[in-house]
Amino acid sequence: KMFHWPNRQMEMLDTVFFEQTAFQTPVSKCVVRDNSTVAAQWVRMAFHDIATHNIDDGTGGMDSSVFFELDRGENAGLARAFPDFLGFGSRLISLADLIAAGAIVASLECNGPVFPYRAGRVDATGQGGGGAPKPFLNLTDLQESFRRQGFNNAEMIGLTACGHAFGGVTKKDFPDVMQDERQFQFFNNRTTLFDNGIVTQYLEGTTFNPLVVGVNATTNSDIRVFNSDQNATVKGLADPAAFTKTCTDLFTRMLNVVPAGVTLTDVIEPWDYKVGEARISVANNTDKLSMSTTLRLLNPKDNPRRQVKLVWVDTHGRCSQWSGCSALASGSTPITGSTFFQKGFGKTAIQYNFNIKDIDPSTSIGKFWFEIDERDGSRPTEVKNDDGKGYNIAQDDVLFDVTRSTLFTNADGTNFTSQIVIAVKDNLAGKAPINVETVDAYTAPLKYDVHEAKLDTRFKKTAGYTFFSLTPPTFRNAAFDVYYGQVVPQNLKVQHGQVAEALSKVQSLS
Ligand code: HEM
Repeated sequence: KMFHWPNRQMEMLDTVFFEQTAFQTPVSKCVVRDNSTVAAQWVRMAFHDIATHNIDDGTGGMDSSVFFELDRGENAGLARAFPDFLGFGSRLISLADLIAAGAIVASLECNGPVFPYRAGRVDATGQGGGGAPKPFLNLTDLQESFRRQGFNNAEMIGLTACGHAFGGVTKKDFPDVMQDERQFQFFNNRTTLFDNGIVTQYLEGTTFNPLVVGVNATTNSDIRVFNSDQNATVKGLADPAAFTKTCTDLFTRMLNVVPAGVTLTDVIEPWDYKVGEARISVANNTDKLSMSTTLRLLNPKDNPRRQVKLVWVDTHGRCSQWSGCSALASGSTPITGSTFFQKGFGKTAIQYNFNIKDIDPSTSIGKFWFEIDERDGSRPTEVKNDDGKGYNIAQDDVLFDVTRSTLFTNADGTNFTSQIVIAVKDNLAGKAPINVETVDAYTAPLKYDVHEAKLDTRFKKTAGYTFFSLTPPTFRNAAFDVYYGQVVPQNLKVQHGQVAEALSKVQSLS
């Protein structure tokens, strides 16, 4: 599987999903929280977000509007999981994409199936209509609620059984449902891990599900749902394989219910070769450029003899460097971050790091590719873009200067302030403003701000570049976009940056 490089969105989604652990940590190992599991809270969050969908007019769906609807009765308790989704969003990954990703990792961490993941959901800026069904609804109203969301009667049964494979009922949230001493009751009384106990215990008559055997029959919605076709559908789900398949199909559909007009990306799966951002920087003391990038190999054989080489040519398609135009990887790191590689896909990965130095700025770098030599007698493999050509450097006019940028951690060690430095070719410097769009990802909707980077003469002109810098005032997140001139989101941006890239130079603000 290849992708067309560069594609910052796909690259970022892959990173969050497969390489990082930060977003996935709270749900790890199906951990218990607030009596229930984090996984259950995340799965319910996803359902309650899509439940605003109206198939008749195409409005609502997975759009993170649930974050504006936390005060609604049917959403009681969901506020506890809201903070889990803060701090990760950007132009590349919406809050709604995170809610969908959350449901998938939740299932995986509870030993459930992996649902295919597409991204591209667009965040709402306010409440949606409709909403998740309430437990006191009669059967006709429950059916109408699911019809409006795009699901027929059998799908209503399947989706409810699959959803209620996770978690349970909290008295504090639904006192009408829990009219006894218990503060909390799991739907499945044998395991918090994913299985079809919700169905088999119901059929055997051993269930404690408060929506089946609650003393208040009015709120026993699960029994109304399960019994709506005389248990025909749930009997089919008593077979574990059928249950898993139904849950996979219905959750996949559910997560992809989006408002009309929203287009989702391809399914995100680990790429055979993942090429990172090619970061060109201006050297500190010489009139030269350097370039760093990475190559990730999927399922590599364990071979300590393997050599991975980056080969490049200048903007004229030649090698004018006396020392040659190739370099071996400066090091490699196994990717062990998320459970997706190993548990979800049964794969492993290694990332090779490259750092090319002493590039002449007048001819710069035009494109590059890789050669993998296992040194076992087989021919080296050439890794090029999906079109069989090299990886083209789009521009070197405006660069996020990783070398000169700095991240300062505050004395308490929590917040940070960053100084973002932008290198601009001398002939372009001062002709148009250098604008940097930052995101505050700790709020819904995500809040974007534009700041102009100002000429910074503390950095002396080098290699034909002039330096601009800014320290965003309320900058709590890691992602930003650099524009030469006017800011047109998703459009004319020149560079996408991550403050984390400057992390190696953390300094303390005492
Ligand atoms: C017939 C429609 C449904 C009704 C009336 C209903 C109602 C409820 C109620 C009252 C709770 C207890 C929440 C709390 O105490 O905080 C609950 C929990 C839950 N529901 Fe549903 N639900 C329905 C369908 C679904 C569906 C389709 C899904 C997902 C696909 C789902 C996922 C969940 C999950 C995961 C929990 C556990 C939350 C936790 O433990 O924190 N529900 N549901």
